[in-house]
Amino acid sequence: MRVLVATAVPAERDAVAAAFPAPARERVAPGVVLRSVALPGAPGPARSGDGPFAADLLAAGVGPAAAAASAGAALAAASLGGAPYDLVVCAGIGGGFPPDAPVGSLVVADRITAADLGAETADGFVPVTELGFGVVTHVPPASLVREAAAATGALTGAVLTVSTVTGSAGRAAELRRRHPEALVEAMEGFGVAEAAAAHGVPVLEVRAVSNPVGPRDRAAWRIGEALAVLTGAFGKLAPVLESWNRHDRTH
Ligand SMILES: O=C(O)c1cccc(C(=O)CC[C@H]2O[C@@H](n3cnc4c(=O)[nH]cnc43)[C@H](O)[C@@H]2O)c1
Repeated sequence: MRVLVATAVPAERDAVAAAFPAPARERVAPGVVLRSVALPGAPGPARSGDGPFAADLLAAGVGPAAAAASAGAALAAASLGGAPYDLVVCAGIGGGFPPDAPVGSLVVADRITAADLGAETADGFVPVTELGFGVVTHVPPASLVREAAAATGALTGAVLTVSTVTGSAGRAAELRRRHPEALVEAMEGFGVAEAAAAHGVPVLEVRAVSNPVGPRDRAAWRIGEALAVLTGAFGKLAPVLESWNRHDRTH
């Protein structure tokens, strides 16, 4: 099982790497720097398939555009190198919609939705799909979401991708009105999912909640706590990913 894990920033990538026993090895591909980790007994980076878990970790940049470009470059490099990825995981910290996703909780996305990809109209926000373009939601494999949540104790729900961090109660309420099922907002999931979809690879998104979505209070973000939750989650997630087989477990 070959997995690409895309985070926004190096601190999130390193929190994922800390879940693995051996230090990560660095590799450079055109446009990206990858850190490779593995469970003991896993094949090297040149092998693919449903065998033991091996992952490439990528600090893909902040926001959906940077994340899509970086993830797309990593996916293309792996394919051209003859060792395509079996799964892409977008991981990191995120804002939780109170009270459902409190600070310190973990969320596995059952929907990855671009919440601000559309047009403002006199009647309010209209998603691009209603304008006749593209997609605004990617759906991770249900069996993988179920198994990942069961193993980690995560909540499951929609994770919104935004290009602007919410900074007011009004905006938080508006997002929740449009997406009542949303638990988290973050900034990369939809971009990573678009890249994965372009390569025909399934996607998962995992977020550790560092702050409530609402009025801006950056000093109150519990980044260290959320990064520790992310490390703990990947310790439990890796064996699940190792045993999950995309070819016969798509539901
Ligand atoms: O300053 C640090 O040490 C540090 C360490 C790790 C991560 C960060 C970030 O600022 C990550 C930015 C990343 O986090 C997501 N995020 C977190 N909370 C929210 C939110 O309320 N709304 C939207 N996005 C959020 C997002 O994916 C950013 O890319 C700093």
